[in-house]
Amino acid sequence: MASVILETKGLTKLYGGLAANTDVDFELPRGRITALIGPNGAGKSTFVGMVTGRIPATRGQVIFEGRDISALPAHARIALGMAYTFQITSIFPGLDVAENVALAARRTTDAAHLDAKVRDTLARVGLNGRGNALAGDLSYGHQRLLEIAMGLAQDPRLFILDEPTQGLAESEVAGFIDLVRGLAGEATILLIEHNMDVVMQLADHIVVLDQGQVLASGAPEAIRADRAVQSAYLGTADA
Ligand SMILES: Nc1ncnc2c1ncn2[C@@H]1O[C@H](COP(=O)(O)OP(=O)(O)OP(=O)(O)O)[C@@H](O)[C@H]1O
Repeated sequence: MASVILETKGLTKLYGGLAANTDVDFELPRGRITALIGPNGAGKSTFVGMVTGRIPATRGQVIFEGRDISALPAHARIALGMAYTFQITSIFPGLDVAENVALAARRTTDAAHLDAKVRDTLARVGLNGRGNALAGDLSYGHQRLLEIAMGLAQDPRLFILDEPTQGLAESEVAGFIDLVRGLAGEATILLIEHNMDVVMQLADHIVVLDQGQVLASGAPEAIRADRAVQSAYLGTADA
């Protein structure tokens, strides 16, 4: 199997005169945890939107598992094994927790195995026993875990987490770090994250975006030591 699961070539998004991403060449190593970092407005969400097919690229290519998927709509990319959670929770608040996971699991699991799949998935994220609760009644932190469960239920090969710790209490962040570590190896993870403690604890590889372009990429120690990264990002109050 190729060691790169996802690649972009010249990926560009122009909003009128504003370049949100310019010629982004990116490679995501398979089976690892890669963090995509950068200051506010650097273009991280736009990049992930183009990778997942939610935002049409102005130009450039997205290659997943060796296949050019640039022209595929978002649902077709999900069917190929991409799952993602957003900055804003996307659960169905009026359904119960188990129903939320079952909706996501239906893509990959037949009816006979659905209940077991839902139970297993909820247990993995620590929501066992909460299946009958209304999703909208869960605490914010638990809603984020439910979102992760919905992604996992799709058995993704690539799991993209956009700001997963935003709004979590510190104690919940520690649990999240354990959870993501447990997923590594099973799925390739692309983590968009502002919390540098989380990035440094989890990432095998870091890509830094700045003003819509790749500023640096490499191992966490190299990124931490990179002067351009320090001035663009790590030295700011954001980090
Ligand atoms: N729909 C849009 N229309 C116009 N400009 C946009 C749109 N979406 C994003 N932008 C602009 O593109 C640039 C990149 O935004 P993006 O949200 O991708 O950055 P980000 O790195 O994800 O930021 P943050 O860390 O704050 O989430 C910003 O200047 C933003 O204002």
